[in-house]
Amino acid sequence: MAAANLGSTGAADAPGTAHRGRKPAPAASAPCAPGAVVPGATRAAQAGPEHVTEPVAYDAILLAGFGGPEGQDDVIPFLRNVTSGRGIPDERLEEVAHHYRHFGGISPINEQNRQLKAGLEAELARRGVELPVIWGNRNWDPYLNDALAEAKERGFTKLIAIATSAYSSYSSCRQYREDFADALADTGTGDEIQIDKVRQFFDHPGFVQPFIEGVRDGIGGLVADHPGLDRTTEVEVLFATHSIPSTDAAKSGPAERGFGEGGAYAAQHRAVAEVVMREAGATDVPWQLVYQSRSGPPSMPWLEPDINDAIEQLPTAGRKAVVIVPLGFVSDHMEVLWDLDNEALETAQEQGLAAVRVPTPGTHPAYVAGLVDLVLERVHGTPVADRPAMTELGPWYDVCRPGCCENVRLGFRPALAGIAP
Ligand SMILES: CC1=C(CCC(=O)O)c2cc3nc(cc4[nH]c(cc5[nH]c(cc1n2)c(C)c5CCC(=O)O)c(CCC(=O)O)c4C)C(CCC(=O)O)=C3C
Ligand SMILES: [Fe+2]
Repeated sequence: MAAANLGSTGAADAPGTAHRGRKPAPAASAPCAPGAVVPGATRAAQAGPEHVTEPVAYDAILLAGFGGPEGQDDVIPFLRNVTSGRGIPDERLEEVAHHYRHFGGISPINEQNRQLKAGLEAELARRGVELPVIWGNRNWDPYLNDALAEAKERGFTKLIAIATSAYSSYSSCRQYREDFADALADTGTGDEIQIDKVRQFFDHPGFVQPFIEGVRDGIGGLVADHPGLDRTTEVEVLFATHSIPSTDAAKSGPAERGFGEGGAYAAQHRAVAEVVMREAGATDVPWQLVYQSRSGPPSMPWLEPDINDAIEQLPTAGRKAVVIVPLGFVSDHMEVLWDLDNEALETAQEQGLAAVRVPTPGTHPAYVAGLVDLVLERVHGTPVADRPAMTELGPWYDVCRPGCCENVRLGFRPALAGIAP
């Protein structure tokens, strides 16, 4: 039995069951984040028992990706999958298709996830954890339905999902949870298979560490290459994330926690950016949070400023160099290759700015180890006080709170791993 060596005793929970107010994990379940709390880590003031679930003897990890096309013929069917019922204008779809076509119709995302899967398997083996990894995507082959068919065939009934998305919002959290519910229904496995999901990991040290290194190296490299460049007045760090509709942003966190403008989504990014600047030893360097890859009709408000507009303002502020940090992305997606490496770097060049784009976590050892830690904290039912979190906002919830990550545009669809509103 796969997880027998993990010493878990927790009873299975029915999918969608609320885990509210459970007693803390038994003392036998050792904290499982060896050295994971890096200097500067903070403990959430608000974290309480509702954040954590009881231990569960999972028998496999479900790596849940976005999915992407892997050839020219895949591009349009993929875009139809992504946008069904979304009201994305045709011109926008053609524009996005062109980004994929430019790269032979191939998104880097599936290869990234194959490598992440291999990295997870190696890290699990290294730690002696016998948990197989199955992989399924929301929007392309292999689909979540395929992964569940595989789970059924291999006799797995308790899955812990890792969605390749770090922050809270409809697109980055609830949409995965809805698609899990759909996939269980589609494959008729809802009665036998339970899917839980690891917490949003925006402030987990494994996710943050690669950005800390990237910002330190990015600023250091620019200063080394441009003698006389004043890092406190002439360099600016732009933390870039996916724009989302303002209505989604407002609903991105639990209803009972007020997060102000941009909701939990923007607050999480701002908090992580602050930690990255501090840990990179760069509190003297100016920075701001910017957005990219907007879609939807122009009449609909999305989070701003757009990264290109922000870059155009930099020379007026006396900047000569820019460090672009893809803070919202776990790996080199098309948004990174096109919207940052192509468009944003070109905008910087037009403005006469020196520019670097720092790496995404990808398969950075700290990130891979961090994802394994996130799984093991669920296997062990690690108490909230022992869960690493680098901002005051986390550690985030094992089970999404009522009203979290709603989508007011698309209406209600059932979702797993959350407490129904
Ligand atoms: C927050 C967020 C993430 C980060 C969380 C995460 O990583 O999951 C993300 C990831 C991704 N988004 C991706 C691709 C697309 N997203 C689209 C559309 C949209 N994304 C949105 C938000 C997000 N998206 C939103 C609010 C829309 C409008 C539709 C709606 O209202 O819900 C469209 C349609 C065309 C367009 O509108 O651009 C495409 C093709 C890919 C694959 C890239 C590759 O192939 O490498 C990835 C990883
Ligand atoms: Fe997207």
